[in-house]
Amino acid sequence: MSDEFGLVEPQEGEAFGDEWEEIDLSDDEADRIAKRRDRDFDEFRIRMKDADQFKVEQSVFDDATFAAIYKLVQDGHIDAFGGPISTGKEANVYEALGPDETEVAVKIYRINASDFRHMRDYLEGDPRFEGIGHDKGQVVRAWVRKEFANLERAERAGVRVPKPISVQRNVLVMELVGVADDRARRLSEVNVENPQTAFEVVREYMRRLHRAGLVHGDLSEYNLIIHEGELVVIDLGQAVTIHHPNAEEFLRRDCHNVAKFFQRQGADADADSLFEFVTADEAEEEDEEDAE
Ligand SMILES: Nc1ncnc2c1ncn2[C@@H]1O[C@H](COP(=O)(O)OP(=O)(O)OP(=O)(O)O)[C@@H](O)[C@H]1O
Repeated sequence: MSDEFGLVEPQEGEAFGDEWEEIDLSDDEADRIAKRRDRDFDEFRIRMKDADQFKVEQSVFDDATFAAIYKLVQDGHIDAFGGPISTGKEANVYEALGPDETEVAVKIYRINASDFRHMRDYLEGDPRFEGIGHDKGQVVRAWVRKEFANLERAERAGVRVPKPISVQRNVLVMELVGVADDRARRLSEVNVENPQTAFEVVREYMRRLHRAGLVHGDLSEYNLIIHEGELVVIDLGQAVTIHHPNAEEFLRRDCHNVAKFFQRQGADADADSLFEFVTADEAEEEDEEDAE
C-alpha cells in the first residue's frame, strides 16, 4: 500500500470497533427517547410529522427514526429539514441545514422497506461484520454504519465522495454535493462533455478505492454524480472489502457497467483493461514507471 493518497491497510474490524458504540444511539437510548413522554421530543416529532416533506412519509418513519433525527439535531448536525432530493426504494435523501447554514444531505433508510436479505449477502463475508445477527433492524443499522465507514475510508484514500458527517441508527448525514437550488446530477442525466477525461477520473477513483481495500459493488452512471465539473462517487452502502468472497465478481460488474457507459459516450474504455488497471499491483506499476 502506498502513502500516495494517504491510504490505510484494510484491517479486520476497522471502523467497526468500540468507537461505534459511542456515536450510534443504542436501542435502549432510542427507546428511552421515543417512550419518554418528553415534551421536547413529542413536540419535535409532531413538528417533523407535520412538515410538508414528511407528510407522505409519516407512516414509514417510526419513533426510533424520529429519535435518531432528534439526537442528530441535539448534537448540532441538523438544524432544519428541506425537501426530499430522492425517494428511493429503501432510503430517502433530504436536503437539510447543518450548522453555520451549511447544507447537508440526510439519507434515511426505512427499516421496513429495506431488502434485508440482499443486505445480508453483502454484509456476510465482510470481516467488519462478523457475527451480525438476523434481526432486521440490526442488519439495516449495520448497513448504514457500513456506508458511513466506507465513505470515511474512501475519503481517506483520495476518492471524491460526499464528506461523511454523522450517523445514528438508520440515518446518515453527509455533505450535500451541489446546493439545494443547483443540485448535482447523476452522470446518467447529463451530457458528459469530455468522456475520456471523466472515464480516467472514475478509473483512478476505482483504483484508489481498491487500494484502500474496497470494491464499490454498484458503480455505474447512476451512482456517479457531477457538479461544476467535479465527479463524486455516491451510495457506498453495499461496498465490500476486497476480502469479501464476491469482491472480484462485484468489481468485474462495476468495470463492465462503467466501461459500457463511457464507451457509449465515445471514450476509449474496455471492461477487461479497466479491471487490470484497477487491480494492478502497485509495486509493478512503480517498476514500469521507473523503466520508462
Ligand atoms: N450527498 C449527496 N449530495 C447530493 N445529492 C445526493 C447525495 N446523496 C444522494 N444524492 C442524490 O440522491 C439520489 C439517491 O441517493 P443514493 O443512491 O445514495 O440512495 P439510494 O436510496 O441507494 O438510491 P437508489 O435506490 O436510487 O439507488 C442520488 O442519485 C443523488 O441524486
